[in-house]
Amino acid sequence: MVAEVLDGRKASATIREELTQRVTRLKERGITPGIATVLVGADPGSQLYVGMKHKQSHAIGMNSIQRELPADATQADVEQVIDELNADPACHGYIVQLPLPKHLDTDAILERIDPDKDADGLHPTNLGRLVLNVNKPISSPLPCTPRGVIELLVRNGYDLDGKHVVVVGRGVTIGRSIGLLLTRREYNATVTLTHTGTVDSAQYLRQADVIVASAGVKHLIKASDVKPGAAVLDVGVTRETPADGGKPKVYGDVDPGVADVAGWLSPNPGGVGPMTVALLMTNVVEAAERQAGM
Ligand SMILES: Nc1nc(=O)c2c([nH]1)NC[C@@H]1CN(c3ccc(C(=O)N[C@@H](CCC(=O)O)C(=O)O)cc3)C=[N+]21
Repeated sequence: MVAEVLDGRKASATIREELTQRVTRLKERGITPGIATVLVGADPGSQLYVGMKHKQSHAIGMNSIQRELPADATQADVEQVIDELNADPACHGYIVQLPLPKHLDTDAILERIDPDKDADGLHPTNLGRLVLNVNKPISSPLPCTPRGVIELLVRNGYDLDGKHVVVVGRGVTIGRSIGLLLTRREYNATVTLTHTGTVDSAQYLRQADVIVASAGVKHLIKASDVKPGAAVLDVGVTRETPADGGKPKVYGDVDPGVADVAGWLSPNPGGVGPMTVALLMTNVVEAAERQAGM
């Protein structure tokens, strides 16, 4: 079997077209949705990601605000920027690029974000709403990488109803939160979460209809772990600079051999990454729509 490609570049381009129309409707009401990013320090990977977010936001007609602080910024410096963005009517949603330098209290900074402007959907209030509201539609931001994974499947015609999804990794950005979305009635999947404490992970993986590989370990998932025909979403990113000092290369959590066994496979790069950026912009457009009473 050769897996069908879950093309995140293509699906995210469709989402951007849809967002462009929603931005146009907001502009007709005098509102230009604005996204902001807060970057502390000068990590090249983070700079690349933040740059993509601004470029794509401009391409769909949004405004963007770029706040940069030096690596030795204090807690008070960062909190002041948060307070400014919370008060700025031109900013409808924003993210603090993670990870932050170690001397900063990340949780305190993230909790200070106005939940209505939380473009990542990871504020404790928004995660709490996701936990509590199983049957009601949710009118607050949802976690963007989990949403990106689900949109990538759904937009390729994959029906999650009744499927067994095995999520690998308990990180906050995806592993811990994606099950909250997948087990809502609208998707109706059954979820197993495996992590570094799981005994014999392979026994769970081999039962999976869908594998969400979000451990951040290069080529962790092998062909022998995958049930023939399963859908495999490669979320983890490991960035390695070659020994000869060349351009850094990106590796996913999924071994290339999985393509011979899986029924669907998201490449990495070119899969979930572009979806994350598209859903981040979706969260900001939706925040602006809510503020406009739309
Ligand atoms: N508060 C916060 N929110 C985030 O959403 C967030 C973050 N912090 N910190 C870092 C991670 C990582 N992340 C990615 C976004 C896009 C791609 C992406 O589009 N990647 C391209 C390739 C780009 C490359 O060359 O690496 C692709 O997969 O095709 C990847 C990774 C968002 N993150």
